[in-house]
Amino acid sequence: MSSQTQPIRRTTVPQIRARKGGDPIVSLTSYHAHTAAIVDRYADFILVGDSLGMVMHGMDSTIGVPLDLMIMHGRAVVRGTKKALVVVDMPFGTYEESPNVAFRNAATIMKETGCGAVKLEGGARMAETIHFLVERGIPVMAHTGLTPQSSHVMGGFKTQGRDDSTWDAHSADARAVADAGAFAVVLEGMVEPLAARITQEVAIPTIGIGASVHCDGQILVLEDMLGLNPWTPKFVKVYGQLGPMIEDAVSRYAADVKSRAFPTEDEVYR
Ligand SMILES: Nc1nc(=O)c2c([nH]1)NC[C@@H]1CN(c3ccc(C(=O)N[C@@H](CCC(=O)O)C(=O)O)cc3)CN21
Ligand SMILES: CC(C)C(=O)C(=O)O
Ligand SMILES: [Mg+2]
Repeated sequence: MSSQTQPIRRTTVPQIRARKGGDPIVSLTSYHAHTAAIVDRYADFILVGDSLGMVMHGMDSTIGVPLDLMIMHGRAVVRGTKKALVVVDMPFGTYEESPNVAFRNAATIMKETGCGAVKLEGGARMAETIHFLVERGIPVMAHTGLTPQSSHVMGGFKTQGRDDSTWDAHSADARAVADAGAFAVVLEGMVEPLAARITQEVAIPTIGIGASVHCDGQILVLEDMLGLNPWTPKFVKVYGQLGPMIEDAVSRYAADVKSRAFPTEDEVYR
């Protein structure tokens, strides 16, 4: 036996699935190697979300995010991490058309990033595709409730289930993706009793974002909880104030450059 430390194996898809009803699953998004390395020490899985279009690239929705951008950021996060399962969002337009198209694009994401699973939005309408992918070796995390890629149909980023006549349809969507073989389902932006009902009804872990404490796990967009997003929705708890910290550092640097207080003896080559 070598005395070298064995490489730490990443959290697996079956391990996440087995957490149903157990210890809450911890997750955050990450799009960037250095922040992902920090998140990796605490998260069970890391999502390279298509929210990166809005957070990293200033888009006003996720609809314009191209596949190659997901692949670039997916690679960065896989390189920066060793422990967490890395899940990459399939962007709008790369999976809805048919199971074949979805398989081709999901396989490209997995081959080019080294991620362990993909995530796609939609309930019952995506069940056939989820089954097709899982049978062919691609683990799928589903995403129902507020599905941002459908925001033009929904009329914006609207909290779902305020009208309880919609609950049966939302519940049927979550059950359909679970039955199709998804290993977990993100429940986004829905009223608490609906998230609680779905979590009770489905056999796979529910991962909440704006979906109450009753889910089997939670996810937030990293930059939101770090205080880097000026417009955080109600469901975000801000755990750090990186915006003001960055502003302070940048303003002191600018003042030092102007006053020639930087660089000093310490930063110069002789
Ligand atoms: N930075 C970031 N964080 C996210 O959580 C996130 C993204 N980007 N991009 C993709 C989607 C969009 N998301 C959003 C965006 C806005 C609201 C929002 O403004 N919600 C209203 C509630 C409106 C209602 O109740 O109908 C709020 O006041 O919180 C919610 C989810 C969640 N996702
Ligand atoms: C908000 C999470 C669930 C997501 O899909 C994203 O970050 O794109
Ligand atoms: Mg997303």
